[in-house]
Amino acid sequence: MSLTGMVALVTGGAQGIGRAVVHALMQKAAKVAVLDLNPSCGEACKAELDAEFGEGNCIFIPCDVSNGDALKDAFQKTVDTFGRLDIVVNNAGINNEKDWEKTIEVNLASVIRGTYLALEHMSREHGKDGGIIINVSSMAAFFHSPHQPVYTATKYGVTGFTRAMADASSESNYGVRINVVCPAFVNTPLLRSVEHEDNMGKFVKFKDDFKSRMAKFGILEPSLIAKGIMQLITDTNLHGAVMKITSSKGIHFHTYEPLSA
Ligand SMILES: NC(=O)C1=CN([C@@H]2O[C@H](COP(=O)(O)OP(=O)(O)OC[C@H]3O[C@@H](n4cnc5c(N)ncnc54)[C@H](O)[C@@H]3O)[C@@H](O)[C@H]2O)C=CC1
Ligand SMILES: CCCCCC(=O)/C=C/[C@H]1[C@H](O)CC(=O)[C@@H]1CCCCCCC(=O)O
Repeated sequence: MSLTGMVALVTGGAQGIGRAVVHALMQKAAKVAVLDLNPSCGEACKAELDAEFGEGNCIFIPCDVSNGDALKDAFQKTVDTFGRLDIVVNNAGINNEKDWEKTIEVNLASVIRGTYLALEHMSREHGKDGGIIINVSSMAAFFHSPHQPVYTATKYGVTGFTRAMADASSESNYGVRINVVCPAFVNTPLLRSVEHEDNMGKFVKFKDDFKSRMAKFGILEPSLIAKGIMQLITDTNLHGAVMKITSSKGIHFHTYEPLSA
């Protein structure tokens, strides 16, 4: 499926999983706004994408997603630049148990803010044509560990919020499909943060347990997560889906017990 003429916005798109998603979107001919806190990574990312796909197909917007005004402005700049918005991937995330309030701000509050901003620019309730929102959670929303309690809480929150918003979209006829992806360990700089006391604080003492889980469960490549996210974007049957991506089962979906009568 081509995404020609469609416009995507990816938060945390300058490296890691977000960078892989941006590349996959542009391979399908979408135009992409890359939002990221890291200006050097963002500029380098844009230069590489311009070289591969030609200029005019992506923009880099320096943006701290935890700054509500900055995120709102970045969404507006995307629409002002490309004329529309069709796909939003709320991907930016951190792993900091010392500054746990910041972790909640980036991993959860900013995903909520990004979802609401996406609806302002895509939902039929705002006179728009519809679209797709993908929020990035984690397998930490299914398997907790003593190593990252607040990170775990944020990912449980992202999953629950996304499922609830998918129901709200269906019942309100927003015309927006909303899905969540839950990867296991992925080979990115974020994963390497688990070694550092600056990130983990007093929970760094559990790092050996965490590393044993990484050895046991395996480490995925960002390109596989991008493949899963592209499936959530292009398969119009997927709405309210909870996609899990693990070494043992690859790309698969979580099913929940229905509410008993
Ligand atoms: N790496 C892993 O093992 C897993 C990662 N995830 C999730 O995937 C998402 C992406 O993580 P990775 O690619 O691994 O991390 P990463 O650290 O490699 O990339 C994250 C990107 O987000 C940017 N970013 C961080 N804070 C930001 C902010 N406040 N505003 C704007 N941009 C910001 C960073 O500059 C970076 O470019 C996160 O939500 C993470 O929780 C989920 C499961 C596993
Ligand atoms: C801190 C950087 C990113 C953390 C990546 C992540 O999401 C970790 C999740 C682990 C959680 O903290 C405790 C776990 O055991 C989670 C990994 C679970 C993987 C299960 C795979 C099961 C299978 O392969 O069948």
